[in-house]
Amino acid sequence: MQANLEKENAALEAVKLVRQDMTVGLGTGSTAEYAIHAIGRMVREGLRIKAVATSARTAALAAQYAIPLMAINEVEMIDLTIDGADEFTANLTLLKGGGGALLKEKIVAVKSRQVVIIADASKYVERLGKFRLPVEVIPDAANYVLRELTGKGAVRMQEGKPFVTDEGHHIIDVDFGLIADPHRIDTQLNNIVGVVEHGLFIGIASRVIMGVGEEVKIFNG
Ligand SMILES: O=C[C@H](O)[C@H](O)[C@H](O)COP(=O)(O)O
Repeated sequence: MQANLEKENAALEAVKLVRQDMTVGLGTGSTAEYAIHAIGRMVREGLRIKAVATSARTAALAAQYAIPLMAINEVEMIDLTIDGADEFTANLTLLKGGGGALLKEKIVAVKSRQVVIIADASKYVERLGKFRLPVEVIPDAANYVLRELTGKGAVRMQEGKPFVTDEGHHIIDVDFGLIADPHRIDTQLNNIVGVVEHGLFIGIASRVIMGVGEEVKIFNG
C-alpha cells in the first residue's frame, strides 16, 4: 500500500538522525512503529541509546528489541524524538492523538531538543481540523467538558465502552471544523476544567519528514 511505503520511507529517513549515546523519544502509531523497528535493528547491530516511550504499546515494541527504556520523568532532556501525526501544516503545527497517546507524546516532545515528525502524504493539510481533535479528559469531568464544547465533541468509544488512555483518562474527539486559529482553540481547551491535554501541537515540531510516492519531502517550517 502506498501510504505504508511513504510511512516507512519517512521513518527510514528520520532514523538517520539517531546517533550513538543519544536519548531518543519513541512516538506512537503505525508510522512511528516503522521508526521503532528500524531503531531496534540498529540497536541489535550495536547502536547504544537510551529511549523513552510515549505509550505502553511503544514500550512493548521497544522491549522486543531490547532498546533500553527510561521513565520520562527520569530524563532531563531528550535529544531527538521521532513521532507521527494525524495532520500537519507547512508551518509545522500538528494535530495528534488519533491513537490516544497525545498526553505522553506532548510531554516527551516538550522535553526534546528536536522533534521530527514522520508522515505519509495524506497527513499534510492546509488547515488542521478535518481529523477531529482528540481532547484527553478526566473521566469524572467528561460530561461537563462535553457540555462546554456545545455539541462539537463525542466520547471516543472502544468495544462499546469509553476508550481509556494509558493514564486512565477518556478522550473526547472534537469537530471544530477547519481550524483557522489553533492558538485560540488551545486557549479555549486549556480553560475547561477537567481537560488534561489536547492534540494540537503548536511550536513543538522541528521538522516533518513526509513520504510522498517513492520520495521524501522535508518541511522545516
Ligand atoms: O496518539 C497517537 C499519535 O498521535 C499518532 O502519532 C498519530 O495518531 C498518528 O498515527 P499513525 O502514524 O498511525 O497515523
